[in-house]
Amino acid sequence: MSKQQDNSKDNKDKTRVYEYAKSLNMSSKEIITILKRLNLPVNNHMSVMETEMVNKVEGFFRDIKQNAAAKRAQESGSATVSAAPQPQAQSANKPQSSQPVQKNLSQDRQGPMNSIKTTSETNQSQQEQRPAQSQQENSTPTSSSPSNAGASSSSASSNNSSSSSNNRPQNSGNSGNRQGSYQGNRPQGGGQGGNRPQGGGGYNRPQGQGGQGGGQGGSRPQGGGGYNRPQGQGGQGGQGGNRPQGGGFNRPQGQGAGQGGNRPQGGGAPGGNRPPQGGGGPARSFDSSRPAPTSRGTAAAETNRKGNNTVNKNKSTNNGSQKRFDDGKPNFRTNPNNRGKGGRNNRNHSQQPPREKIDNTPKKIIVRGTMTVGDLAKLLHKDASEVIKKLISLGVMATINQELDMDTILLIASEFGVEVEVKIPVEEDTFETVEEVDDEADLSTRPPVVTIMGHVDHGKTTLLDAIRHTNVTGGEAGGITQHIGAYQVEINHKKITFLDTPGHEAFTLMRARGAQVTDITIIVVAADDGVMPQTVEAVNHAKAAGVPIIVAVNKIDKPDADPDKIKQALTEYELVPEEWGGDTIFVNVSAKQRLGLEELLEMILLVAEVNDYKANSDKRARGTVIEAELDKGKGPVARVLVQHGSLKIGDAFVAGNCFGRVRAMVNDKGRRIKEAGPSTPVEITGLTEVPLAGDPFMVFEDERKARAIADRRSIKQRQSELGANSRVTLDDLFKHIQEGEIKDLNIIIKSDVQGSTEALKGSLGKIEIEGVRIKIIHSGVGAITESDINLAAASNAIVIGFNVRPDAQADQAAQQEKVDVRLHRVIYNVIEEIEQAMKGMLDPIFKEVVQGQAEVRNIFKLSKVGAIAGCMVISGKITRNSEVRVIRGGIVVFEGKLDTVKRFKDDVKEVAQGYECGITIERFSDFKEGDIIEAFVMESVER
Ligand SMILES: Nc1nc2c(ncn2[C@@H]2O[C@H](COP(=O)(O)OP(=O)(O)OP(=O)(O)O)[C@@H](O)[C@H]2O)c(=O)[nH]1
Repeated sequence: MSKQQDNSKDNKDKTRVYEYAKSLNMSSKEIITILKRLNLPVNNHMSVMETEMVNKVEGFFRDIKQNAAAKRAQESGSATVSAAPQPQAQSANKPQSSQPVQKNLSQDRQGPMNSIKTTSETNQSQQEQRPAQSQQENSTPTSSSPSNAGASSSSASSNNSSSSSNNRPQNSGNSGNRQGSYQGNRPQGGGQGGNRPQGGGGYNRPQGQGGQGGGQGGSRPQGGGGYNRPQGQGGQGGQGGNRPQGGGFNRPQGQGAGQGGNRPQGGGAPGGNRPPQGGGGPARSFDSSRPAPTSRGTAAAETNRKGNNTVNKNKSTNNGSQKRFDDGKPNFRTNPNNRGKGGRNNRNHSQQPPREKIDNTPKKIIVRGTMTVGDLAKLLHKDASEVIKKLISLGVMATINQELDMDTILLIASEFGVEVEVKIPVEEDTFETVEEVDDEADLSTRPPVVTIMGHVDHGKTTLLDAIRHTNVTGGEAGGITQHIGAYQVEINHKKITFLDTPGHEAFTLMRARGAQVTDITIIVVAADDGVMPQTVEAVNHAKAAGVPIIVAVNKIDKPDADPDKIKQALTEYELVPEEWGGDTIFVNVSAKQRLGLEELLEMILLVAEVNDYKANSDKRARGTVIEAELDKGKGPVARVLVQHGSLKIGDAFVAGNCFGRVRAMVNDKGRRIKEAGPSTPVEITGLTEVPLAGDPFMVFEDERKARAIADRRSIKQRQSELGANSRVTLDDLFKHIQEGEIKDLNIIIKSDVQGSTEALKGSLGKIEIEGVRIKIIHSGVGAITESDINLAAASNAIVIGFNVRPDAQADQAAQQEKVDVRLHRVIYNVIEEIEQAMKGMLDPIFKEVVQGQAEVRNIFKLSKVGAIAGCMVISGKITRNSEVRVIRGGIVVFEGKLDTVKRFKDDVKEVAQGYECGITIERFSDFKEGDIIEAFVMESVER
């Protein structure tokens, strides 16, 4: 092998299918198909293509090119081609004319292909193999002997041939490899191909084609492939193989055509012997046919046309070749033999079947949105021009970069007979924000979800228990109820779902987490107590959530119960009973004595009917976690309220930042269920972690996807926690107003006395700023509580504390939820601050700027003054009007105002770096040597 070849080998050694395909501007699939045809199957586009494989593919292409070239030559009226057949008979003539061509061809091929040596070797091996084969095939010694003789003669003459056939061999070697592999692929063709190769001699004959023929001959060698085929075509292949040798070897002498000519004869002879058996016949006929138009097997038809003497033989050959065709190898790739040999000849005679492209159109494509013509073409494994043509035929003028809408994509795909699966990606990571719109026809009525709220001890829990145990659950009555965060009761064949955690805290906490679970709220007010602060809170929380309210006036069994007083009191909060002209439903109940419960439930159903709560139960489940905990036995457990779709055992889901697969599902009656529809509370196991109450819940295709989404959600949450606060604050209120994000400024007022609250409400109500409105969503007396903060968080409100402060939990919650809490002692200041915030005129923000540092070197204690620190300014400067902090060992031990700065005994305004000075600090005298006194000022920063 030449250096060049080595190099090329190295280079190609690690070529992967896709890279190779790319280098040829072809698809990996096409290359894989070709490799398969060449009996060189690869796994996929990432498979490495060995040099040999590359060579074979290249050979394959080269053959195609040569065929085309031959065809062109023929079309241009090349006399030699048409004359070729005759020459065969007179081998001597042909050689001359054909030789030059052959040389060229061989040279052309030589580079990338195998060397002559290889070819001859292969030939030899072929020969060696063949004899054996032929022996096997030929039952009679006579028949076998000729072939053997042929073989031996070929080997003997191979030297000659190597010189004269050097040309050929090279050619044949190269093309031989290609075709050989080809033939190897095709069972029958293989056999025939094998025959032809011998016809390599024939190659010479056909002039230009001779080269090819040689190539084919070479192919055979590998024709090992061809040999395999023999099984199918047995006789022919074997015989063909034999002949070639004979012929091929003869040829060398005569060269090219001469050889071809000889072969036929030579082949004929042996073949003649063989023929009797038929195998020889065909083989020869090949040879002879070759000579003519070099038609290898396939060329039979041509041969016939040409009217060779060998017609008969040809016929037999034809049979063989015909068979190949019949074998259903319609295109060139399928019939390499044809191509290589007969194919070329055919072309010469314009009989080559038209080249067909491999149809690798996919059966189905997945479309995830609009795409360009080019992208669609790629997806369809088509040229963009084909797609454009289709578009034009549909009346759409498009360019390759033109975006196609979904309808057009579907249309084009159907034109190509390709099925389309549309997969539009949804914002799966933030699935709680995705609103699914269902067809009205898919919706069915679902039970309303009810929350009970009210003041402490007004009977919320007793009422919930009373309802739960009310004999309204039909068959379920008496069943052991489970605490799963919610339960369902049935009245008049209609179900109602009650959330089991009473109180507006839980309600608002859920809301603050973005969960809108409740459809209806019941405000419980004890008839013997009246409207209390938490009653008002509950009302305000329900109103802020925009949820309908039903008032349950409880404890009416008590002697001092005064339901009318309650009604009266609640009118102040815009809850006016129907009988008084309002639209709020009031129901008198006694939770303890279970009075009025049915009426209460009926009223709930009435409100539900008016609001027509519906859901689609026939889709994947979505809902909200109402409670979750780590159970010792079951692991993480979540109580979930299914709000849309149906949750089934085995469903993979995401809950907040957790994921899992529903392992078991239990309903509120403690029964294991397999499916839960809308408004159904269930307890599920199968989670990997414990989610939070209020976390959104949704089912996904598989656990892997659920895990990926849960992971991304937790990353996103961490990032958003680190990121900017999205809650409104007075500092950025104006920005929100300007950006049109805020139209209502929600405010919660807490003050020391009711009078102050009212005064504040009145004053704030008078602020009129264009584009924004003040809305007091809640006000009350007492400390700012966690509940206030939750409400503010859920309603994006600001909390104003007038002469009150937040309690410890509220303080913590405010920091956590980033709720803006403003504490004031003067009403005027509150009004001014709000007004200025709305106008964007709040005082500027201040930022600390360090001026310099001084190190304490000595301490002088004076009875009158206290302590004076003898310092050296080590950086910047110390100015008299700055603020200072004393830092000891990196820890700030004091922060305050600078009192005096002296140089010697004089007060100075400032001392610069490198100078000594005496410093006193207001209300601080505990200096220690080595302390650092840092001077700083607060500078205003523009908002
Ligand atoms: N007489 C009478 N007592 C009632 C009625 N409803 C509740 N109670 C009593 O009122 C007290 C408080 O009832 P709960 O149900 O615990 O009240 P709650 O609103 O859930 O209280 P918290 O959970 O502390 O907010 C209990 O002693 C009940 O027995 C009623 O209809 N009539």
